[in-house]
Parts: sequence; structure tokens; C-alpha cells
Amino acid sequence: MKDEGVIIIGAGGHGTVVASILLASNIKVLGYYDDDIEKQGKTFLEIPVLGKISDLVSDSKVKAIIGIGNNKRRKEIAQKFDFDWVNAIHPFSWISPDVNLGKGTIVCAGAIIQAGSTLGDHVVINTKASVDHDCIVGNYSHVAVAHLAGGVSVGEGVFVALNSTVLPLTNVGDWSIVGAGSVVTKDVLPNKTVVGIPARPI
Ligand SMILES: CC(=O)SCCNC(=O)CCNC(=O)[C@H](O)C(C)(C)COP(=O)(O)OP(=O)(O)OC[C@H]1O[C@@H](n2cnc3c(N)ncnc32)[C@H](O)[C@@H]1OP(=O)(O)O
Repeated sequence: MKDEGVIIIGAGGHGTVVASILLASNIKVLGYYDDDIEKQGKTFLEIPVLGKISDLVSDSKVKAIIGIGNNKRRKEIAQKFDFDWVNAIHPFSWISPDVNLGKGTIVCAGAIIQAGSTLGDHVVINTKASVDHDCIVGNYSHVAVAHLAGGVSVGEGVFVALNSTVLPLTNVGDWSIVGAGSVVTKDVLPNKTVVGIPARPI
């Protein structure tokens, strides 16, 4: 499969979004791998499901990307397989030229990543999200349709949910969740779920 296209691990809603980004970038998609028995033999965006994730065997020459929204599951898969992890960057997004992007990272349509920011591996910056200047986004984190202000630091595996905002210079600890519609005004400890305005732990 070397140089012949990319496989997508996950054929759910997020997997098809990743497929559409690759297609919009003129990158060939070979097919999906998904453990859902119902999806075997089906096509999504005219791209076939080639087999189960459990059928996959590591091959550092195979180009792959994980199209699964769940942060813990993305980490498990990334750690299990040795593939050539590629990024999916929608052509209708803006990434400042000095941004450092990890591998396996997805930047969806309408997303903006501003100067001085650093993103880890297997990060998802979802539709119309913004990561402003000098932010750090850790491995396996997911910024949904949400906004990180300047100088925000987000740890590993953080989920910043729909329509939420993280105010300047605040930190969100590893594996924490910022609930939909929340405003983070001060640092969030690791492994917490915070909601509301101002965001408070639940
Ligand atoms: C492209 C895409 O689709 S990307 C997908 C993005 N997905 C999202 O943005 C979903 C985000 N999810 C949420 O916001 C969830 O509500 C979570 C993760 C914060 C909490 O979920 P759970 O842990 O299941 O909490 P649960 O639903 O039991 O709610 C617990 C309490 O918090 C409240 N609560 C939950 N979420 C919120 C929220 N976002 N804002 C305010 N209050 C909230 C509930 O009303 C409930 O209060 P109660 O005990 O007084 O009734």
C-alpha cells in the first residue's frame, strides 16, 4: 500500500469527515477499517470498509489516520499500531505557517490555528474551532466547535466540547472535559469535567 493512499481507522461519522477532508485535499483514500460487523462490505463516500481494526497489522510504510472521535480510543489505537501516521488538513482552514503540528492530527473545515501554537499527535481541531496564538494542545485532545484564546494550554486527551470557550492563559489538565457551552475562566485540574459559565466541576 506504500505511496498508494491512506487508510482510515474508524468508519463512523468522524471517519467519514476525515475521508472528506482527505478527498478535498486530493489525497487518495484506500478504505476504512472498523470493528462494527454491520459496516463490513459497505461504502461511505464511495470508499469501502476493508476490514476490522482487529485485522490490521503494523507496517510503518502504510499511511494511516485515526478517524475516531473518542480520545481514549485514539490513544489505544495509536499506541497499538506502528503506521506512517498522516495529517488531514482541510483546504478551507487556516494554520499559521509557524504552527507545529504533530502527526495523525485532523484540522476540519473552517478551523483556525494562530501563530505560535503547538499541537500534539492525533489531535482533532473540529469544524469551525479556533486555537488562538501561543496555545499548546496535547496529544489525543479534541477541540470541538470551540475556542481556545491566546496562551491557553490544554493537556493530553482533553475534550473541549461544542460552543465552549477557554479564556486567555488558562490551563486545562490531562483528560479533562469542558462541557458544551461552558466558559473556562481559571485552570482546570486533570481528570475533571467542568460545565457552565463560569465553568465549575461536576
Ligand atoms: C462534530 C461533533 O458532533 S463533536 C461532538 C461534540 N460533543 C459535545 O460537545 C458533547 C459535550 N458533552 C457535554 O457537554 C456533556 O453534557 C458532559 C460531557 C459535560 C457531561 O456529560 P455527563 O457526564 O453524562 O453528565 P450528565 O449528562 O449526567 O449531567 C450531569 C449534570 O451536569 C449538567 N450538565 C451536563 N452538561 C452540561 C453543560 N454542557 N452545561 C451545563 N450543565 C451541564 C446536567 O444538566 C446535569 O445536571 P443535574 O445533575 O442538575 O441534572
